[in-house]
Amino acid sequence: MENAGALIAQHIREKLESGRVLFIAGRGNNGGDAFVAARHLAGSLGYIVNVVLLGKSRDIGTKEAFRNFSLLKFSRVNIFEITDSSQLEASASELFQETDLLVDAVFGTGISGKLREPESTAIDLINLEGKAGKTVISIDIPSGLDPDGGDFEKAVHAGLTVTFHRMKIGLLSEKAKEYTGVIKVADIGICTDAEQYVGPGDLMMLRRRKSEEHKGDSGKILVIGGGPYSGAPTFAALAALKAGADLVTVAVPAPVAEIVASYSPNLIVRKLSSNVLCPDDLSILLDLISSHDVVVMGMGLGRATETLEAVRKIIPFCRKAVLDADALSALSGTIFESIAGNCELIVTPHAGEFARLRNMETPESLEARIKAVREFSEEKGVVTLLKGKIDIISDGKQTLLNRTGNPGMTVGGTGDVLAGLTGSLFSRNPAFLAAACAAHINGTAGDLAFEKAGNGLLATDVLEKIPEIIKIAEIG
Ligand SMILES: NC(=O)C1=CN([C@@H]2O[C@H](COP(=O)(O)OP(=O)(O)OC[C@H]3O[C@@H](n4cnc5c(N)ncnc54)[C@H](O)[C@@H]3O)[C@@H](O)[C@H]2O)[C@@H](O)CC1
Ligand SMILES: [K+]
Repeated sequence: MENAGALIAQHIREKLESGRVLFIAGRGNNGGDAFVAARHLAGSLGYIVNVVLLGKSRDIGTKEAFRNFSLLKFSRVNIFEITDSSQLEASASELFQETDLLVDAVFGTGISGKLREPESTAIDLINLEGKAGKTVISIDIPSGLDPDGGDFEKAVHAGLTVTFHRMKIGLLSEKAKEYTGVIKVADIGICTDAEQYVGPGDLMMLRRRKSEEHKGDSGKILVIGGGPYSGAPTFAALAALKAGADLVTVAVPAPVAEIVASYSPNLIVRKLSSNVLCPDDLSILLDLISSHDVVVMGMGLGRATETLEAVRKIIPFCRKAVLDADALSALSGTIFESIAGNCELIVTPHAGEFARLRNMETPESLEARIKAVREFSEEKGVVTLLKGKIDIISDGKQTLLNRTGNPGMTVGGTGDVLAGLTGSLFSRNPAFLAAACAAHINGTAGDLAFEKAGNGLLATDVLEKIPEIIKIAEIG
């Protein structure tokens, strides 16, 4: 934002040697760019800088934009907080008419839905001045245009659009060109890694809790696992809780039910009928599946024939599911076809499981792996999180990489933790975002645990660190 704002100020100086500049800023980061530019410009001789904020400063939507707005109080900038269209027309029309140059920062890539007020009137007022011959500079995209190139109601007619990093699709169409004026692409120093890898910016997209929420609103997760093993489903269940789920039920075969319950009083444990998961369990499970948001299945189930058959029968009843470990062995082409459109699936294989899923060796090189994960996800209609030194997450259209984590995490149980974490985030977020952020959080928690335990770290150490990482992500 600092780089973006500084470059905008530079473009203003090139267009106007001195005079009155009016920034019309929304409450998002597009407005944030304007606050930075206004501060930079106010530091240059010869400019009278006015900023109209569309709304109240307390409603500025991001920390970064708010921080930059607050800095304006220490600059030679006049600020006007205007909350409705009549106020805008009455008190701001003078400001609009007297200015030499207008900067449109109403919104950029964050626009969504029908135009509201006072933003819609702000666009009209900017265009009136533009028609009268004044220079209008749009920040990133003329406000009103759809950055993805879709239909739009109306937009600012700019003389110059300074867009950041790379050309947005929405600036390219013939219709858009009637609004953009000259387009300059400004390099604001975003490295390619920041686009390719999951990072704090992605974590900030995760849904946050609201103060008025009730028990269950933050996710009800059903873990189906265990039989030959009791630790694996427990790791997944505890990770789901640590990542913020409200309720976690663990459905496990009879012999391990009491063991799992003895691990933690935080878990609700449901005992299944046999020694391993089998099709007879479907009657108990169907009720549980319908009363939970996400099913996380596979950890420690074993690969008995009846277990794999039960997994295949369960999947079509799930609205959302994370499939890990032994559940992946049950997947076949026909499963994907039968659930298409009814069930959202995230699969979390490691390289060996991915090879079995595709009936093909998992490539070694990162480029070839990315291609394989993207193609598999697109063809099967799932989100894939391929675990590895660098995790690859794709839904077939978008792909992200994750490089948090360390060699200490090859210890047993960390994959189960990741599956539970993914399920927890998936209950409240889109599948791709949930999987990408889960990979990042799991690896970061592992890195924190590594600082203390080194290669002796345990999956339980990773579990303990998850809340810290989630808390930092929520604070932003
Ligand atoms: N992503 C990045 O790396 C960078 C982003 N930057 C800026 O950030 C912008 C995106 O910021 P945001 O995502 O905060 O979004 P915007 O600032 O584009 O828009 C969000 C604001 O517009 C309001 N809004 C959305 N739709 C509306 C409608 N139909 N009617 C009325 N109000 C509406 C929202 O309530 C919110 O206040 C980019 O265009 C760019 O200018 C820059 O700071 C540079 C770095
Ligand atoms: K804009």
